[in-house]
Amino acid sequence: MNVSSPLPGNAWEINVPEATTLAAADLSVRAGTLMAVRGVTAEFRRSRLTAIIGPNGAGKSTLLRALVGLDAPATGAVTLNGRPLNAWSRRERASRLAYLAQGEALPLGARVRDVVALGRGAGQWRWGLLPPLALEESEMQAVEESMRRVGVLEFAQRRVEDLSGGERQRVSLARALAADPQFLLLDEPTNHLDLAYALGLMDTLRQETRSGLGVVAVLHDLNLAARADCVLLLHRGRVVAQGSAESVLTPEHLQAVYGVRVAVLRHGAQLVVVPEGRS
Ligand SMILES: Nc1ncnc2c1ncn2[C@@H]1O[C@H](COP(=O)(O)OP(=O)(O)OP(=O)(O)O)[C@@H](O)[C@H]1O
Repeated sequence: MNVSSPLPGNAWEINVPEATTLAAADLSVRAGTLMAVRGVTAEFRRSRLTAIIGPNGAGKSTLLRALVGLDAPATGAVTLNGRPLNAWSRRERASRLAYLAQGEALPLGARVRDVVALGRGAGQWRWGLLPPLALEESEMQAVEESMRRVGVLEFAQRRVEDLSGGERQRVSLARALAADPQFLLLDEPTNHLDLAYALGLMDTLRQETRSGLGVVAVLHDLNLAARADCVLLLHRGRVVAQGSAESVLTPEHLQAVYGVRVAVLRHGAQLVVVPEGRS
């Protein structure tokens, strides 16, 4: 197994300015009494879609939360553009890093447009209620643009509880993008999405990377992870492999980590992971 800390291959050799990275350096993070993330060194670049994969309990969510500053490092550091996260003010961080938690709730009774406007800092969502919002024209344009990019403009006046799970997921995404962050971190964004929504979401994320967004997504579906530019495989809190999908999604890595025999095939330009049985 390729236990890597130096970054292998060319997958991380990306043509973006040095100063636009989110990085973990020998990062360990506690979850309760457990050290859920152990000595992780990884770099996430803008204009890239990185998938974090690994079995249940591998530490993926804990790593993601540490990358946005919600969980503090026990040792090591997270840096944004070369500065430790805790050297940025909360406001500075929030304008650069957007985070979509697993199964994020939306304020009931609110209309889609108002929820997305939260991403522009319009008003506060407290105790499940969203007070009326007032945004300047230019801000409203940014909100509309964000809704258009993820395909929720047509729902703008609907109430969030009247939307399907997949539609709500896109509203959350529009809200995160409305903040115009440098990095967007998503925890299992394709959970509960049907095939079309899941692929649509991946396409939207990829599209956003083309305008410079760095996307880091925790994914369970290895065939969706295979569409990422870079993949980071975690097991028991440690990085087992990181690099291009092709270098990480190998039968050896996957069997060692998931305890499942898999075949990795190529279908056109796409890698396909086929489980064969438990080993
Ligand atoms: N508050 C907590 N107290 C104690 N242990 C915790 C706490 N939160 C997480 N853990 C443990 O830390 C480990 C990593 O959890 P984490 O949620 O980061 O894993 P994950 O890879 O995201 O898992 P999953 O794929 O199941 O969502 C797990 O063993 C989990 O039980």
